Amino acid sequence: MNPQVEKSTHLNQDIFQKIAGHEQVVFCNDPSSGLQAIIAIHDTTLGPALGGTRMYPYKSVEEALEDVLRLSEGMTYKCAAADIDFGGGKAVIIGDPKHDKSAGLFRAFGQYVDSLNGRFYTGTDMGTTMEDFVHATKETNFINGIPVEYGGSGDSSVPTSQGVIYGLKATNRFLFGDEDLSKRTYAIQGLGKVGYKLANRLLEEGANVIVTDIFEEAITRIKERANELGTTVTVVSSEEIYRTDADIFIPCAMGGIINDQTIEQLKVKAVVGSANNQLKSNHHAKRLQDRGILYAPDYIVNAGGLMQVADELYGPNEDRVLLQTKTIYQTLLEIYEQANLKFITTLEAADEKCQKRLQEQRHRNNFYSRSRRPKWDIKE
Ligand SMILES: NC(=O)C1=CN([C@@H]2O[C@H](COP(=O)(O)OP(=O)(O)OC[C@H]3O[C@@H](n4cnc5c(N)ncnc54)[C@H](O)[C@@H]3O)[C@@H](O)[C@H]2O)C=CC1
Ligand SMILES: O=C(O)CCC(=O)C(=O)O
Repeated sequence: MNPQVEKSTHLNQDIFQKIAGHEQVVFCNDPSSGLQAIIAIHDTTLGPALGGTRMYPYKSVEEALEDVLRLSEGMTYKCAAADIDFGGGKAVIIGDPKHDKSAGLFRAFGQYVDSLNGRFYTGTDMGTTMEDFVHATKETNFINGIPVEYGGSGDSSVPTSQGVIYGLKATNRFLFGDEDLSKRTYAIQGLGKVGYKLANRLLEEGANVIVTDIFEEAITRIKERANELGTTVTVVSSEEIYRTDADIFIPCAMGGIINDQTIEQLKVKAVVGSANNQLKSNHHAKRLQDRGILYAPDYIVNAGGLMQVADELYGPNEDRVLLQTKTIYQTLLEIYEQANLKFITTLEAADEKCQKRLQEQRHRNNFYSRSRRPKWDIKE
């Protein structure tokens, strides 16, 4: 028997089963900077992959792989729903963002991104900042969401939080008949780049705001802001946030927080937040619906950052991005209405919209693609 064939039949296929559905997964290992990262490219039907890079102290490589696979798949849907010509990708760096960052680590990461030659564009996500990516831009052009003074469009959490505000207004209209932000109580999990901006805006509007964060500095910052505004903010523990008497729960930290345990505790009427992959599993959308809790699909509501970083490649333009983030209001209302009409979950309604766009584009790619011109078209 051909030794090569024999070897392949004994190969452990688990990893390929795990990444089935993904086009490419790249493991990046640079001992000199300590970089250990995974880049996942899910689907490039709509264009090159695009998605932020998360830095998190994952307990295992399996956990990091799991996260990046789900996150990159989510980006395919996010691009499709927002009518953006990019595909789904994402990266994770294994490490503690408070202690393990260095210029060298982000430069090494930039080199890996560059090696993909435009198949993957990236920028910030949870645990990373625009400043981190300034280092990466010294090694590659495929970075977006960089500071304005470096020619970028700036902090993408600004349009992300703006998009969530449109999502909250649409949800208020659907549930309560008016979009007024000030009349309700909101429970925010995570006061980082997006969560802080939301808490600040809701406090400015005069709403009741309940918050939690695992970092004391984040709590101190929002308390000080509430003081400045002459109002108060209620602080609860990480566990209590699920049990508050709020109208809307706003997850702005890790994914998987809507699960068997937390759904039973929720007293809110809706879940509308920025966190990626809020549902532990897709069936939790049905569980929320059964409990009478309206779920705003995360990849619809949190697309503001994507809209900005995708737009940045045409030259930064704040007004254009703002116009795009406004579409989140209408898109979300349509999804709520479709779900009601068809007796399906809001997640199913959102997924249907994405599948339709992906199908159309797949057909267009087969029907006409410049990259598939016949060879005899080339002049010698
Ligand atoms: N930054 C952006 O523009 C976008 C962010 N997202 C998603 O939104 C979420 C938040 O992103 P960022 O604000 O950029 O991240 P960030 O890293 O700036 O903030 C996350 C905050 O959550 C806190 N946190 C972590 N675990 C927690 C827990 N168990 N309970 C309470 N707080 C906890 C952290 O201490 C931190 O303050 C992430 O899921 C991210 O993927 C999605 C789209 C765009
Ligand atoms: O928000 C960004 O900076 C890029 C898009 C992204 O990674 C996301 O929407 O999760």
